[in-house]
Amino acid sequence: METVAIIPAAGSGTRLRLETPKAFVPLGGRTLLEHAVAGVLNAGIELVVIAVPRDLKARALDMFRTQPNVQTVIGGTERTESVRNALAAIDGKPTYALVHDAARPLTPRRVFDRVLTALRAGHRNVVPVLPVSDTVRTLTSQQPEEVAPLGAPVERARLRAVQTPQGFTFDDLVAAHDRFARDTSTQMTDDASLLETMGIPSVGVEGSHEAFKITHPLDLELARMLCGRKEYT
Ligand SMILES: Nc1ccn([C@@H]2O[C@H](COP(=O)(O)OP(=O)(O)OP(=O)(O)O)[C@@H](O)[C@H]2O)c(=O)n1
Ligand SMILES: C[C@](O)(CO)[C@H](O)COP(=O)(O)O
Repeated sequence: METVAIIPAAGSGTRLRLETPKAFVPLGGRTLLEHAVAGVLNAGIELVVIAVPRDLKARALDMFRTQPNVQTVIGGTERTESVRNALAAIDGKPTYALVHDAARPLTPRRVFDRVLTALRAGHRNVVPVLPVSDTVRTLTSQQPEEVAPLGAPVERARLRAVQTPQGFTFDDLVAAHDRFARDTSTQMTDDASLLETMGIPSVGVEGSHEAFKITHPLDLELARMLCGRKEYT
């Protein structure tokens, strides 16, 4: 097998403020998770391992019962733990591994293709990125305040927002998660950052605005509007 994809889908979606865990929220007649799985399979990936909340495992198994190339595991309390649980369930040794958020259900195929092309060209830590369109500043205080003092603007031209799918060699991803499991003092919000702690620098390929992460209620509204357009159905 050349490539396995892991879809962490065990988050609760606190910021979305719905009762249903985010990956199981409907979008155009199917769940975010089903969209994400379809996107991965459409990109030609042979095996997908999804990590879901414990109490939704039976639902996920039923959802993908006719698709033997979709495996289900129980996720963890953090995204990194969900990815680690998925990695532990993989038999054999694929060459590459992609990690893709269930929360990015409308990611177009061309983003998967760019990541896979960079991996096949020998890059070991590949990340889809987009330029940032707002001016960006840091807070000078650690405390969230109603009126918050700000530092100088950060040089925007070189900033990039990071998306998924992120691509790695399978062995590097396993090693990075093994290492992280032994040192939980650091907090990492994505897998590319974990590989960097092992001295494997990331490279960026072009992401897509359509690969936006459904995080807040307005993101879901936007996704539902886009889903009604022909190319998303
Ligand atoms: N313990 C966790 C936390 C997150 N995720 C997954 O990681 C992806 C990105 O996380 P995010 O968008 O932050 O989702 P939530 O953690 O569910 O959102 P929130 O932070 O608002 O609760 C999502 O597909 C989410 O399901 C996961 O598998 N396991
Ligand atoms: C992996 C990610 O989507 C890259 O932007 C992001 O870091 C996930 O962060 P979240 O806080 O778990 O949504």
